[in-house]
Amino acid sequence: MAGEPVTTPGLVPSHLKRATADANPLIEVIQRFLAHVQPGSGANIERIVALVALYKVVSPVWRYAKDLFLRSLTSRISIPEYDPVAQDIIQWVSAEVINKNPLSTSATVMTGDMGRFGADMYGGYFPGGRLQIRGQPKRQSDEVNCLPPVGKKFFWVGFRPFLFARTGAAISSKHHGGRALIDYQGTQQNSVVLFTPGWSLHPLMEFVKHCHDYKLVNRAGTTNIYFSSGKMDAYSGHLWSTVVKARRKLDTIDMDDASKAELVSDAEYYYSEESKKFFADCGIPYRRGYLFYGPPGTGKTSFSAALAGHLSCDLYLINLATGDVSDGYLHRLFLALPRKCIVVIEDIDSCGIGREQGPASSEPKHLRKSSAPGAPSTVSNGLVFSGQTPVPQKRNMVTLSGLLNAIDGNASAEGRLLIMTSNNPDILDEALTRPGRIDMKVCFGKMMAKALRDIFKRLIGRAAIASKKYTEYQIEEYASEFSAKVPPDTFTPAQVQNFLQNCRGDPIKAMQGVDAWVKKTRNQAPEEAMKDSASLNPPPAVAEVSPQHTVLPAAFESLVTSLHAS
Ligand SMILES: Nc1ncnc2c1ncn2[C@@H]1O[C@H](COP(=O)(O)OP(=O)(O)OP(=O)(O)O)[C@@H](O)[C@H]1O
Repeated sequence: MAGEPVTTPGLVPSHLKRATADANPLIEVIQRFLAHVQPGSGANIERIVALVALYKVVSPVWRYAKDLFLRSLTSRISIPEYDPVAQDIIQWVSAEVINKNPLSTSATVMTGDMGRFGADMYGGYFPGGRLQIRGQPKRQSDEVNCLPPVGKKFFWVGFRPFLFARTGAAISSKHHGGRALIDYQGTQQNSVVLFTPGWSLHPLMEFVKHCHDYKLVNRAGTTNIYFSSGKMDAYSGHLWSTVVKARRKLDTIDMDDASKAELVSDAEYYYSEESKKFFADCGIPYRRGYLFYGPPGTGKTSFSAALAGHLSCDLYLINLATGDVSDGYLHRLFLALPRKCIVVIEDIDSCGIGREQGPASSEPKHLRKSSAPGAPSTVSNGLVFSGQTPVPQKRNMVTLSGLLNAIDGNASAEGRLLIMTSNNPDILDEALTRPGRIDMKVCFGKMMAKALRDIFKRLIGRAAIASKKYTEYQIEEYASEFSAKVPPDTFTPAQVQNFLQNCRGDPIKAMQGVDAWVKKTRNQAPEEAMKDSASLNPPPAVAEVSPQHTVLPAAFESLVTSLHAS
């Protein structure tokens, strides 16, 4: 037909060649290719290019219009991600929106502890996303956790639509759903943003409360344990990392009954409405502090965890002896605490703070343990030489004034219950333990006769009775016999627990081995005795890494063990 361009298979029409020569050589290549595979498709490419150009022009306008719409017709709240409330919302969205959506097509899969840790980071429990390997007994280490990717999500609660988004420095730009929060140092923070149509904040607040209640119902029987490694988590931007553990019951802690009852009732009263009113009426800062002191392995950390479980609040652990926490970082950790929680600063004496000279270089506990007992230590070039082994020494970065400022400075959060633990309370600075900072001092001592009977009944008796081989009466008899054989006020609960655990619920084995164990263990320091029993059940090998990296698991190992011991 006249005027129609002539197309020869394999060749580009001449008018297209001119157009593309002026535009982009890449387009010409594409045109040539299209003309080759499908003669006559040359005209389509111009349409595609036009559409792409139109998209480039329209998309910023669309984004602006969408932002304008969201800002003017919706209400919005932003919550920093380190705040536990933000975690409650992420958990709800993960469990109720992402996991229940049959169209979800992607997930992050992790197994074992990493999976559980990841699950906690991403939002904890995933009723629909937790798989069990077929044919295996129900053990946590066999679990495969399917973690949903968390980004922008639209969902309905009843008849109301909500938009959930995460913003911030550590979240990829495609997940941005609003402006990021800036903290007091000007750093961009990860945050959770919620939108809903309308001008009232009420539906959003109701929704947040709903997420919090949901967590309380789903997490019954567990305790959230937060710990700080001294570094902000690179992915989440959190100051605190978290794990969820089975709640340890108070009756699994063997200690003086009167001290236990007094502590529990004091903590219960502290969180009662009556006490909150009292603090407010008297103008006293709403804070409470305990000092737990005693030899290692007497239950200071375990009791703190059990108390957190009893009060249904989260436990926050700080280990200053790692040498990774500075004054400023400690202050930020305290600022990031929720209103109701228990904070434990472990082994406060072992980081040199008690001696008033500021950033001290006393040897942290975890490094002390690696020295041979009695071997003279010399310090040279930041290395402690103990016998033949040079051990890198970490410099303590928290000063006494920095610690005091964090725990009860003007900007410090109220509502927390602070527990400091110490093996050597006599060296602590008086400023740290004065009334108002420390309201109760409780000694955790070695085992007396009643505690010995109780621990025997718990660790041997329960399993023996359950096996139906022994009666309750027989176990009572064995327990009395056991406590008569073990000298009182000589062994720590951790030492006795270690011995009884190895008897695997067999009272006869326990009675046969107890005399030899007493003889062997009574002159050993608690830490040495623990080392001995550990050699019977060596822990899994840990790769040799720098002290910063080994400290985290070691520092929280006792807590994990103590929670499992229930
Ligand atoms: N009073 C106790 N009752 C029951 N178990 C205990 C008690 N004390 C210690 N244990 C057991 O000993 C182990 C170590 O306990 P825990 O870490 O609480 O001691 P600690 O006093 O905090 O020690 P450290 O001073 O070294 O931090 C845990 O497994 C725990 O179950």
